[in-house]
Amino acid sequence: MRLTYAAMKNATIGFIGGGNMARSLIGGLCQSDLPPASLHVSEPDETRRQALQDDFGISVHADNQALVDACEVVVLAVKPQQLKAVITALQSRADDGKLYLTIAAGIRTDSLQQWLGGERSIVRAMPNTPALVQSGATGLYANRHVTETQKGLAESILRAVGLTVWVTEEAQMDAVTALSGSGPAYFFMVMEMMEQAAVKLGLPTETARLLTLQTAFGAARLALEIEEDPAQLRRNVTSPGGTTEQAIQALADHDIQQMFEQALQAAHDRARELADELGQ
Ligand SMILES: NC(=O)C1=CN([C@@H]2O[C@H](COP(=O)(O)OP(=O)(O)OC[C@H]3O[C@@H](n4cnc5c(N)ncnc54)[C@H](O)[C@@H]3O)[C@@H](O)[C@H]2O)C=CC1
Ligand SMILES: O=C(O)[C@@H]1CCC=N1
Repeated sequence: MRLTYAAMKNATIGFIGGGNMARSLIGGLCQSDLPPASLHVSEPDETRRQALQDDFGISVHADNQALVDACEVVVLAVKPQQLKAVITALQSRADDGKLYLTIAAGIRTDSLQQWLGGERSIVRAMPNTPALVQSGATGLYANRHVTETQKGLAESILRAVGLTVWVTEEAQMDAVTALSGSGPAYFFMVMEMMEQAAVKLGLPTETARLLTLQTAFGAARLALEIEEDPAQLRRNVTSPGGTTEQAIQALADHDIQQMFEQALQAAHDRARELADELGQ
């Protein structure tokens, strides 16, 4: 299914919306050697538009239609609340062969198809912000009009900024959103809390931050590279009668498992709500 890198290099890829997520993806694509000339962005905020041009040397547009006319792949990177107005203002023929790649949380492919009019090739992607450092994790879903070649192209774009995983049912994208789309925020929050707790224990802030970040990085790398699962890796740290055991017990006393279940459920439900509210 995967296209060669050369095929991606030949495609013109345009982002509608040049905010945080688009910047992450554009940054990753530029680092992966994609020629800046093949990348476009349309962004109404002049300062942001200029910064994208200065930082990456890509083509910038104030007008979404100019971008759509210029690109084979149109990445929809505006807020979910803005998507309907943006799409319904576009003029594009149903047989133009373009691939629409949406990263908007919660908006379903059938809503997009209705707004675009006619049968369209739509891939729904849920990336995350570590894409900026090419360590993203993206869930992908393709509607039935997407060809194998287009699937390969969408996957190649997102793979330039990290790992990609396809799901076969669109409903699973809400779980992907709750897990890896929003997930970096959960880990950052844990980092903030660990740093603050260590400062209370007497460490200088800089020392606490450095040790926190390297510990998070090391734990993730160990879990990715070693065959043992995270539960076993946790047990490996936890000496009987030692320090970790006390910390783990304190977390369990506050039912941290249930807290995470509730957190992911809330994010999942919000993705569904967004689809119902905004998909009309
Ligand atoms: N931030 C995140 O971690 C993730 C965000 N997403 C999705 O990515 C999308 C973008 O999110 P962010 O980058 O965080 O938002 P953002 O607010 O940083 O970026 C949105 C950009 O769209 C621009 N914009 C507004 N109206 C426009 C229009 N009519 N035409 C063209 N551009 C317009 C805004 O000026 C802004 O620069 C959202 O749909 C969100 O659900 C997906 C995965 C992760
Ligand atoms: O919070 C949000 O709605 C977006 C989607 C996943 C991450 N950020």
